[in-house]
Amino acid sequence: MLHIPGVLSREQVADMRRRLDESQWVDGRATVGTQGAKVKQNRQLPETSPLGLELGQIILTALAGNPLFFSAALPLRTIPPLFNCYAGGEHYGAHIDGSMRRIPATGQWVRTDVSSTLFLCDPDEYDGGELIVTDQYGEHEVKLPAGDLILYPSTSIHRVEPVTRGARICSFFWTQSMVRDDMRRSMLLELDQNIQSLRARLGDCPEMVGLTGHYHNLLRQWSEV
Ligand SMILES: O=C(O)CCC(=O)C(=O)O
Ligand SMILES: [Fe+2]
Repeated sequence: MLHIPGVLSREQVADMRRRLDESQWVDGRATVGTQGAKVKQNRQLPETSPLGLELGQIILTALAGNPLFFSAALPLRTIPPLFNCYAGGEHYGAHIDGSMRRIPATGQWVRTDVSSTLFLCDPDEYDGGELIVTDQYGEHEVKLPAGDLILYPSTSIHRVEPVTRGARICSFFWTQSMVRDDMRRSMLLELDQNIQSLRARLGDCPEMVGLTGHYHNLLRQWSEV
C-alpha cells in the first residue's frame, strides 16, 4: 500500500468538488458483480457521465506526471476514473474487486492489478468512511486529505465504513500494471526508491550505474506489455 500526497492541487480539488456537488449520482451497484452488489450501498456518477469522463481525464493527466505513481504502479493501462459518494450511513462491505474490467469507450480489457482511491474531501468534512484494506499483516485504515491518493493491491479484501456525518466524495479506479505480481512490484518500488536516495547523496558513481542497470534488467525480466 502506498500513500501518494498531492496528486491534485487544492484548486483542482475545489473545482472538481464544485462541479460534482451539482451532479446527478446513481446507485453504485451499477458497476459491480453479484457478490459486491450485496454489500455495496453508495452512489456513483454513471460510467458514461460526460462530467465524470472530463474530470477523469484531469486525474489521468495528473497521474501521468506523477513519478511516485509511475514507480509504484508501473502502469500499463488505467480505466477512466469513476466517482463515488457515501452519506447517511452509506458504506461498502468487505469485497474483492473484479479481476477484469472493460474500458467502456473502447471495449479494451484491463486486468485490475492496482486499485486507487483519490480523496476529494478532507477528513474533517465527514465521520466514518474509512477505507479498510486487509493484508497478511492485518487491517489498514485509510482516510486522507483531499487531493491525496492511496494505492493498494487489487488482490486485497477491503471495505468502506459507514459515513455517519457529512459526505465522502472520492474518485476510484484500477490500473493494469506492467508487473502483475504484487511482491515483484513492491520490490521494484523499494529498489527504485533506495537508488534514488543514494543517487541524491552520492551522485552517479559506477556502482549507481550498476544498480540502475540492475533495476532495469529486473523490470525487463518481469514486465509484460
Ligand atoms: O470508495 C472507496 O474508497 C473504494 C471503493 C471500492 O472499493 C470499489 O468501488 O470497489
Ligand atoms: Fe473495491
